[in-house]
Amino acid sequence: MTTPYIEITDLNKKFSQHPVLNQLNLTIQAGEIVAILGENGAGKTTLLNILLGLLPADSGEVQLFGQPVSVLQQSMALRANIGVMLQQASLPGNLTVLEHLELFSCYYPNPRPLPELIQSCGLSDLVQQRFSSLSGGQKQAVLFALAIIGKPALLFLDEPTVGLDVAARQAFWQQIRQAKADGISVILTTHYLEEADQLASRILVLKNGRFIADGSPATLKAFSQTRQISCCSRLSQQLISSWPEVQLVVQLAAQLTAQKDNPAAQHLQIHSSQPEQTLRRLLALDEQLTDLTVSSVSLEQAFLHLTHSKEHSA
Ligand SMILES: Nc1ncnc2c1ncn2[C@@H]1O[C@H](COP(=O)(O)OP(=O)(O)OP(=O)(O)O)[C@@H](O)[C@H]1O
Repeated sequence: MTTPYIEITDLNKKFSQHPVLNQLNLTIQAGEIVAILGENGAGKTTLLNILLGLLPADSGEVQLFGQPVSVLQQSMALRANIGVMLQQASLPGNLTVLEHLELFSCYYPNPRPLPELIQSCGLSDLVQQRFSSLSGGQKQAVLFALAIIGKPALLFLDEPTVGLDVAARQAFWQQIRQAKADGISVILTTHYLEEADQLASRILVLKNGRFIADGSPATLKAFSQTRQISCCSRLSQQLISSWPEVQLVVQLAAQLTAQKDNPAAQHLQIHSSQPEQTLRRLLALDEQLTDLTVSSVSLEQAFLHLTHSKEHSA
């Protein structure tokens, strides 16, 4: 069996008696793209800092590439296997992008050739600019290039696209997809559920110091039993909302949904935890019901269900 890239056993971490990580266990294998989700303060950054040896655990074992983190700290060769992009990376603003790249490439035994890195990270027009003069998105692109300059096997990204606009975020996603295609394993924390959905092969949801969900984006969506039912119906929004299994009813704008042969009908989107029960009620009460579709919820809805369910909030 191959050695896991990351193996965490019974990890605990408290801050001032407040438990942040609680008997946490995790194994990550080569080739995985893992997104760690969790509400603000869930402990995502704390976990990354412990994995990188920047913060001591209170108890438990943390191994990277089969070695304790303490060994990793002392071994330049092992450290070269890891690329990191943290939330608060501060680089000297007076150096140019090229100077930063040249400096970082000296730290690694077998760095990426700079022309190729500059091209693939979209930095060609920026190399002579000082780091301080770059936009937020451009700075992130430079930080990403520095994180992969040493050809790491494992890349840690802590909320890498925070504050980026849609276009910059999508450009960044392309970089991560390329890293994946190059065989790099990636651990990223994010608040953007679409990001996790788009990039990750595996999603972990951290809450109360433990992982409350672990699976592919599709599994996570399915884990939340909720389904979205869309239909055109004469039944009132108020009536449907009163059914116990119904969590949400949204009425789409009337002008978009008006039907010639059924003018009293309105287009509804219903979230139900027991879709079969809701369908039975709808069909029994409205014989003229049309345009019926049932679909999975979005990852965002699944995440909200998980993090707000009573079962996990103890
Ligand atoms: N150095 C520290 N000293 C005291 N408490 C800390 C320290 N670092 C983190 N904490 C606390 O630990 C908890 C987890 O923080 P952490 O930054 O790991 O969460 P997070 O999931 O990364 O949050 P966010 O999504 O907001 O970045 C928070 O309650 C935070 O206040």
